[in-house]
Amino acid sequence: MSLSQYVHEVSTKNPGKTAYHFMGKDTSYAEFEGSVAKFAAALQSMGVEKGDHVAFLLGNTPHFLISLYATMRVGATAVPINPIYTPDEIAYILKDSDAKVVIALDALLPLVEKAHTALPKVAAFVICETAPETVAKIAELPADAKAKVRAFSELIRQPGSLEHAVKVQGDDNAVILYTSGTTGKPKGAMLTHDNLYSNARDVGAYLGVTPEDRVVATLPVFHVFALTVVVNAPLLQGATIILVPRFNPKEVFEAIKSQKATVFAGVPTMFNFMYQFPDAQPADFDSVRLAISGGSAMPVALLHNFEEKFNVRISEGYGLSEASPVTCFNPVDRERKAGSIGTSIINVENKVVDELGEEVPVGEVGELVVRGPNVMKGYYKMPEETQSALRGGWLYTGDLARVDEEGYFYIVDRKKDMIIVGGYNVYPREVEEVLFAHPGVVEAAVVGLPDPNFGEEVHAYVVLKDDALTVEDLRAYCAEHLAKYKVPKHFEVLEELPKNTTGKILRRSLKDQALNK
Ligand SMILES: Nc1ncnc2c1ncn2[C@@H]1O[C@H](COP(=O)(O)OP(=O)(O)OP(=O)(O)O)[C@@H](O)[C@H]1O
Repeated sequence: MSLSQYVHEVSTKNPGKTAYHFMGKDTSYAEFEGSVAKFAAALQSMGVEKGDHVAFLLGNTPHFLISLYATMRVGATAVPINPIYTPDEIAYILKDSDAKVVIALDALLPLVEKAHTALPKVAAFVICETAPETVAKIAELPADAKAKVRAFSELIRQPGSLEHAVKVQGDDNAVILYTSGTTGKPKGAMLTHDNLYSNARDVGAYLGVTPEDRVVATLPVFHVFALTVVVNAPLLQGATIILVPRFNPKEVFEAIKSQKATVFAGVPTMFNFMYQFPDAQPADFDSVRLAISGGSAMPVALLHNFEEKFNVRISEGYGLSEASPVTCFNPVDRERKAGSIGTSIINVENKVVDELGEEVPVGEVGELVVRGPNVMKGYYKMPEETQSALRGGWLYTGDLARVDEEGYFYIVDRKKDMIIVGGYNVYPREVEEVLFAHPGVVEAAVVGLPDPNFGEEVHAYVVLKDDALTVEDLRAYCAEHLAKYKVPKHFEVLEELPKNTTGKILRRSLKDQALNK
């Protein structure tokens, strides 16, 4: 059954309940369902059939929710793309994914104008109007481009019955998610309806999401973390999504307060910005019963500081696009362990293995592998990469981890980011944790750079609170807390660290910049 069908059933039971709140307006499940039905019919009228690919260049607006559920309803596969990728990155994914229809924010109209000739396979571009002048701009397009462009608002006004019914199976593809490429060329993970449904259901149950919950969606919805945790899981439970188009601490605090949000999910960088925000008050999180961190490692010092300041409990989880994404979470009804990603969620198995795929003893470091109904079918058009990621029924995550006696997992670091200094392994995360614990450090990232004597050396990039702290102080502080070979040889003070749109710190671009200097 399609994920869209499950949400249709939720809507039938709770038609008057608010599905989402956006820019001061509540939309009920019945209204949402009506828009989905109309847009599904519009997709069919544009020739979208079962198995076709529909690409989205959308942010956190209702257009995304309606487009996603309508695409799934007609048995097509959604390809959400980060709308602020460069034109080249967008063109790569549109081409690679064989998109038949592209749904884009009006800000991307100039790109669409260029793309319509470069992408002959795309039959139609749907433009979502967020600015009043968009309709006029569409009217001014050259005739050949205009012929392919449709306005979202017009399509949604048309009658909402499908031209023909579509039978969607659980193992049909629901989405293709391109990984952000922080570790290489983007790969399109194919996730089925069963993959997405099982993960949204199991995460919702594990975190105890109820229809009473009001979940802040400020994580970008085109990313898998948001897709499952702040979109699909709340909708499956009949909860309310509070759409916050762009992350900004002030707007998020306001949304939490005015909308009485009960669940907040973010990447560690967001928690850090909120913690550092000068006007933040302890009462700002009063309505929140659960704060969720994921996407990258939550520094333990930040976790404690944030919890203390806002009197809220943070539950850290872990996942990756290839697993829909969640595999582990800190439980909400049992002990939460700082620095850990928690235990395996319902129906998902995690284990730590050695190079030969054999499980390692408790406490030993190895690669984290995952098995469960959430694990992808494979990468789109990449059989070799699929074979190397999916081996013997397990998904190899590329992350190094260890597990304790109570089944709590700890991410040590990404396998590819490990630094080898004169034969000794240094995990950047360990050094970053130490830097983060210094009250004068706002952000930190650590990478390995080539060194003629030791093979590699540890380099640290830091953002400091003020000039009171010097690099010499930091070096001395690190020497107190780390073995000599782990102490960064070089420190560089930056205004800010490079991040992707999700907020993950991009160690690779720091490394590339240093290597190209
Ligand atoms: N709680 C966590 N602690 C540490 N790392 C985490 C955590 N949650 C997620 N990650 C990291 O994020 C990765 C998954 O992220 P995602 O699927 O978004 O890929 P990406 O970072 O966007 O792209 P790419 O795989 O190309 O780098 C995990 O493999 C892991 O390295």
